[in-house]
Amino acid sequence: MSYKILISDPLNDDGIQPLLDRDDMLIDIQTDLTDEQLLEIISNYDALLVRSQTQVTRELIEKGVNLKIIGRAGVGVDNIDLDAATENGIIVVNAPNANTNSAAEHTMAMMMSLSRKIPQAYASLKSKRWERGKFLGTELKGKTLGIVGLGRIGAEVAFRAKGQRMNVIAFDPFLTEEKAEQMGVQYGTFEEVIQAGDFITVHTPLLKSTKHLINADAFKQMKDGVHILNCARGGIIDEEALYDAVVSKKVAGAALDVFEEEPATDNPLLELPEVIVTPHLGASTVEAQENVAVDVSHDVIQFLEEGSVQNPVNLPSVPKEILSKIEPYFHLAEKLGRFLSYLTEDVIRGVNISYSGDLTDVEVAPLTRNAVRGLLRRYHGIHINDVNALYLAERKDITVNENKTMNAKGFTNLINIEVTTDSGKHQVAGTLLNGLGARIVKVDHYRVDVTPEGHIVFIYHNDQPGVIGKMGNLLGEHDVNIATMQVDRADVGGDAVMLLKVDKDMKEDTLTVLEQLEEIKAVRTINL
Ligand SMILES: NC(=O)C1=CN([C@@H]2O[C@H](COP(=O)(O)OP(=O)(O)OC[C@H]3O[C@@H](n4cnc5c(N)ncnc54)[C@H](O)[C@@H]3O)[C@@H](O)[C@H]2O)C=CC1
Ligand SMILES: O=C(O)C(=O)COP(=O)(O)O
Repeated sequence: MSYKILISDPLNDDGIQPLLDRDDMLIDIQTDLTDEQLLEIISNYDALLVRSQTQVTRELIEKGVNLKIIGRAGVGVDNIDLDAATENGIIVVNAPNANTNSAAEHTMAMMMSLSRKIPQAYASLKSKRWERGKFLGTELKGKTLGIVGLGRIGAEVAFRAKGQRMNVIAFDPFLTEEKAEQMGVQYGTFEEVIQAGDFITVHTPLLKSTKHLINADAFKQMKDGVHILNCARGGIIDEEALYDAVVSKKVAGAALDVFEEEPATDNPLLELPEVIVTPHLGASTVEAQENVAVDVSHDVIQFLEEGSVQNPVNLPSVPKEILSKIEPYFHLAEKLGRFLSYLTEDVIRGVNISYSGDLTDVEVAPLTRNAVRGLLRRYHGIHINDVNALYLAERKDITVNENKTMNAKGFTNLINIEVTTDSGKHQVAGTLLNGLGARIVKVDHYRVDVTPEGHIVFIYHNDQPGVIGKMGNLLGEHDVNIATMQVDRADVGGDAVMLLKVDKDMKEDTLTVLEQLEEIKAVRTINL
């Protein structure tokens, strides 16, 4: 099996070496494509690797019918339509830790350039003017830096700013007073931070909730002569409001690495001498570029080979040590869901998955996704996967619940999946037997013991003499070889089930003949 990978933004050559080294990965580097050209060729690729330039729109994702993974060689994923990727079962990965230092260092470089007007002085002297009186700066020492967004980069900026003897006050919805104290920063609300800062820097992602977070109202609350920095994402600061605040001298200076529209060569802010700018260079260092490319390359390889990744964006990330505990159950959960999908002929309304025994103290969300994937796979084929399973369930108005119980009914671990349909409930339970692998141990209320694989015929019938022989004869006549057979019943002479493992899928006409037998209530042919 070989994969085609398109790299549509410039990535570091050394960083993508792990991909280039692979004989089974065909790497196509095309960094000058127009949007139309990209739309035309995207269906040829299994993976797409981008930085911030390529706009990975819904249209592009929907045209990428073979896409399995999108790798963002950097942090911000606001150029990728994550909902569209999730709905189409495409995993998105990024490189969250790879450019933190570079972005933090760039922020510090911008802050020092801003405070000492270095870009303006540079431009003046380069044009052969010696204007010492024009560029009076301000010290950072003793000033207050207000940080909005104290994540990876924000925290590194805080650490460096303290090195400049600045007072740091920060707001982040996840920041507690205790955590702030540990980090040696003052904890503040958003308002407190913007009101206290002599310098204010934003380090949030661009989200609906952070769009124009720094707007005209926020500028009004700031100190007169405040300095503003944005090395995070264009759009967090309302550029029109910033323009007005600079012109009115409310803002003494601003340093911008990012813009609402990039490339930003026509941006009115470029006209203002108080505004210093760089063309989105926060991550543009040798080290960061190598690191981001290495990280996404590894995730693309690992995903295409094993189906797992280190840095998922549209799937919760599961720590390695937890993953190694639950991975053996992935297959079981998926097969149980799949088995159940053959028992239910009505519209599924709800799924209840219970985990017991050893599974009570592990993270089970990935197992739930696998179970739902198995359950819905008959309807969505290969287009359902871990990424979109829960989304597709939600779209079908299926409520998915998971719970944990201590009672594993004598097994060391047990997964029980119950589905509710308009006509009633069905359930199936399975376990991993030490050294023996996966087993289905219960179907509805009947006990069984069968490996969850191959062709299974599951028959609901009446418990009466002769049924088993009759069935055996009939299947023999239709050339169906029975590998194993199990029976269980509710009461003597009452409802009963028969579970047959057969060598191949049963033909439609055999099924029809079986269904016509008067002792038989229903037959399900199951292919796992
Ligand atoms: N200029 C450049 O080249 C680069 C820019 N970036 C940008 O920096 C952003 C931040 O990167 P990281 O620190 O690695 O991400 P992160 O996820 O570690 O930190 C973001 C923080 O923002 C906080 N946050 C979210 N909404 C908020 C709000 N309304 N108010 C205050 N805080 C809020 C989050 O709780 C989180 O702690 C990225 O999303 C990216 O857009 C990242 C790297 C390079
Ligand atoms: O990592 C990020 O979020 C960045 O903004 C860096 O963008 P780039 O990869 O340099 O286009």
